Amino acid sequence: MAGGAQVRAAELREQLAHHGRRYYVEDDPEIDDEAYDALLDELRALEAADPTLVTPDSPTQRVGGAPVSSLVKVTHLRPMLSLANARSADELRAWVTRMRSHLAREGIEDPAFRYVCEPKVDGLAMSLVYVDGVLERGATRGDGEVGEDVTHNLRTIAAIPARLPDAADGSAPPALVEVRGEIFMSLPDFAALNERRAERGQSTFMNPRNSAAGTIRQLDPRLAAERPLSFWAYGVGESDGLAFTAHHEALDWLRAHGFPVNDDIVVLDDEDAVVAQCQAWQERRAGLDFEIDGVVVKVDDLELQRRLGTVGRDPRWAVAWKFPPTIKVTTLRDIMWNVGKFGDLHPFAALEPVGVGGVVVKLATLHNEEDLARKDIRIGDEVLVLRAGDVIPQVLSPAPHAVERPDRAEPPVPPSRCPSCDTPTVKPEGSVFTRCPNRSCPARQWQLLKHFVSRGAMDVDGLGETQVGRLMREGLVETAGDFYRLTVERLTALDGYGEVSARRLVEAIEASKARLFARVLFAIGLEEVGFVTGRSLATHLRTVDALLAATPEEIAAVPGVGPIMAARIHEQLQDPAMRALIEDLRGLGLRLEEAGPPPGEGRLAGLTFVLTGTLPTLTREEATERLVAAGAKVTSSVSGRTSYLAAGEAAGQSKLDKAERLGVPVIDEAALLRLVEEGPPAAG
Ligand SMILES: NC(=O)c1ccc[n+]([C@@H]2O[C@H](COP(=O)([O-])OP(=O)(O)OC[C@H]3O[C@@H](n4cnc5c(N)ncnc54)[C@H](O)[C@@H]3O)[C@@H](O)[C@H]2O)c1
Ligand SMILES: [Zn+2]
Repeated sequence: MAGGAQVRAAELREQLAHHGRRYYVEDDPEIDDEAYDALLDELRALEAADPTLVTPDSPTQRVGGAPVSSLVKVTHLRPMLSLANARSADELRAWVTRMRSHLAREGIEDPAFRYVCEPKVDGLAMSLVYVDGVLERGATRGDGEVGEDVTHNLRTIAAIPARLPDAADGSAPPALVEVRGEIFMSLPDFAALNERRAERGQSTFMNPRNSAAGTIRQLDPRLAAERPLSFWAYGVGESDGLAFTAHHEALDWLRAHGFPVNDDIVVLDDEDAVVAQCQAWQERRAGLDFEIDGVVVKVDDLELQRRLGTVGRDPRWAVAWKFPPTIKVTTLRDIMWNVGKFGDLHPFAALEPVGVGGVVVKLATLHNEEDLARKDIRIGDEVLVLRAGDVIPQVLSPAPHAVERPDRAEPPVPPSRCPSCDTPTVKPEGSVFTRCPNRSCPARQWQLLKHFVSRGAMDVDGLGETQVGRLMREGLVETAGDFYRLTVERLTALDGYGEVSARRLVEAIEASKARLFARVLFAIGLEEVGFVTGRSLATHLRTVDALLAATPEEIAAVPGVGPIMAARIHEQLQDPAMRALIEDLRGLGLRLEEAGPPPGEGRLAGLTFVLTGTLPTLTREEATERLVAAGAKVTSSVSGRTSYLAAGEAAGQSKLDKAERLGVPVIDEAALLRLVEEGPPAAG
């Protein structure tokens, strides 16, 4: 029996050594982290059951891998460790219990823990040694004892000070200080880098961590300089002349000396608050432009840290609360094509089902055919799938080894016939999309109609894509005007509509007649006319008749509309079907004239607003419409030109911070409505 465990343990050590080398040394893993962690957990369990199985070189006892590159090796001033994991509130509490019993054995009863919660940025750990305030050397973690000198590359990173400033009190920097933190690559930079690599036929990186690691360990600093890396500081290691009593003091010192320290790091008093904080970070994760794979929870008191010490490769005084991964590897089974509002064909991926970020993903977007070609994604490839928050899952790129496979399929080509109506497709010059040219293509019609009633457009409650499809199939709706000709009698003749639901729908459609002109312009489905352009056309041209009579030059004079856009808009407005649709909607009583004041007039003329969070009664579109109707401008980011930031529930912290810094007044919905009604308070 013990023999079996021994064989299995040896097997696991060998596999883990192989994958550890691919991950830590070659920056090119073959399996994802979950698979690796499963092997490691299995080995841990075997070793726990029979401690004689533990070998000194077991991956449960050591971090990373011994460096083998031609970079100069450096011995760390003190070891760089790993972190134990917690995957639930129970595991976090178990960690606290372990600390308490360890300290009890040391004679410390009932210690009062305070915890520092820090985002666990998914990059790689760095040790920066400053001598007399000058960056002398930066090194990777390596095997924890010996790392690699990457100073030449660190000098290309703007976030890392080359020289420490004197402190505010004028005192000189310490003779020696070792700063620890994480080098990382932002998600947009990671996606762009993988794209470029796939385009050149090079293997791609599995995740932002690997791409940061692969970049920082280059010999040639020009390569690192080309790939934007960033840095968060999260601790002070060895030092000569600094005496902190708590970890948060070290963070304050780092901030005061020009190091980027995450602003959302907090100190908390009890475990419940820590759990809540970890969950809050998990919610926030999708909105960040860098990848975090968890939250690091550290005991704040440095004396307690010292007493707690380390076990194996992990400090006892810290734990990593791990999130489910957002990037996974799976096989691309097939590429299929959707028809868009304008006949544009959009590729999407049929995947071998894979769990990503807590849900099973089978379909993912592939954006457009240029993207597909640039990333060189092919059917049968292993691909990286990203699912972050509520965003539609997307295929990022082929997995690291996919592009090297000799038996890869040919690059995919867009279909020669429309998948919906079988019309031969065309690829207009200069367009990224192959198109179905058939104007009455049912798929295209469906997209246009569901866009018409969608939230940002006419916003009809109770009309989703399924209902729109149904109404089309039943022959009740062919053009947008047909929605307004639906009656309770016609609807109740269909299965599934009772008297009440039919009446509610007819009323919701009727209510949409109140939407402003700008919305109608957006809803009718003109290429190049999004929500913002619709707004701009309405404000400046005022009526649909003026728009229909405008020359391309006149349209191009509208702010935000370029000459090429203007020509496209003009051309579509000459189309008899579009003219017929507009006349139909006019006859039905939709608003085709601007209600707000001309530009530069109105109570709030000259004022610029930014909205953030959820207001108690108004939707964002409604609030925008009220403001614009009073002559104000609404923009999306806070700047020196912002007059007011209107904030509701769950307002964006960075917007609030920026407003505070710039002295922009923050108002609530009531104050916003008062401004709309009464105008700004008289000056002086
Ligand atoms: N896919 C594979 O083949 C493979 C192979 C080996 C390891 N791995 C993965 O690597 C991970 C284990 O690696 P590890 O030993 O680096 O441990 P870890 O990533 O779980 O935790 C330690 C690291 O966290 C980082 N960190 C980020 N923010 C921090 C903060 N605020 N304070 C302190 N540290 C912070 C540091 O880089 C530190 O070295 C696991 O997720 C494992 O799945 C995967
Ligand atoms: Zn078609």
